[in-house]
Amino acid sequence: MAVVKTSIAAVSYLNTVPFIYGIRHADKLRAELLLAPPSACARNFIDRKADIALVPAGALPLMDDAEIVTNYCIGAEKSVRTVTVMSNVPIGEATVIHLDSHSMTSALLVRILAAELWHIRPEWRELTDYSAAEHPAEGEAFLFIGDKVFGYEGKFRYTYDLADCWRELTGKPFVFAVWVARKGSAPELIDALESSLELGVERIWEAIVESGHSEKDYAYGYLTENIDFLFDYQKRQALELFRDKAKKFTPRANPG
Ligand SMILES: C=C(O[C@@H]1C=C(C(=O)O)C=C[C@H]1O)C(=O)O
Repeated sequence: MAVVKTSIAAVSYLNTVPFIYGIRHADKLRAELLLAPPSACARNFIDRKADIALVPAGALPLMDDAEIVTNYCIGAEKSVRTVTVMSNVPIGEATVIHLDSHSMTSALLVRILAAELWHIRPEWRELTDYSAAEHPAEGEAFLFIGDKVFGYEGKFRYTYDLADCWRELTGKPFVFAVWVARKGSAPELIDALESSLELGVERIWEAIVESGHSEKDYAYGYLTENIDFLFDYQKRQALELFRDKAKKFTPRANPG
């Protein structure tokens, strides 16, 4: 059997554990894995350090030579849990929103929600030093993404789950990240990737065990009830709607 070699950039969060498992156990793929926060995954693809990448949907306008591949994504049909805005005032009273610098999709999503759902015009600040969230001033809100959200749960009076907010606005699921390859990549490479991701999504429990996660039931609940990996027709439509609404706002040109 022919084995395809490649380098793959993927997100270093719990939600990517099934994909990583599938790639590591694939029989037709040998991949060097570059694991990093979402904005750095986009950077690794743009800088050609990776041929394939799991990238934030919000980074797609920065990637002329990328095409979306596979039937898998990081999405949510219900609450996502790990993409939240937290504050000590109701969101309608927020005057400043700090944007997690690891995010490219949710940093755009929160701007859409501010304009179309919450009807607020806060000051936007980039959040790189997370100690700023330790003693927030009245009116300050924070976008947090990924595993760090688990550590902030219960620390603020108000938590807004952005997949819930998007569903309230549009009635649709949400797509946070998609798999991309360079346009014109070999079909054997894409086929090998597709079957490795399928393998991972079918073996979520084994993937958690192999990852060494200390709270396995908790991780399993999150990966099966919050994260939705299938990039189906409804999610493709939701992604189109997001990309259309996000056109009014520019993604950060220098991710990572
Ligand atoms: C669901 C999540 O989605 C992530 C959010 C991203 C973003 O905001 O740019 C990008 C990739 C996703 O892995 C999460 O952070 O937990």
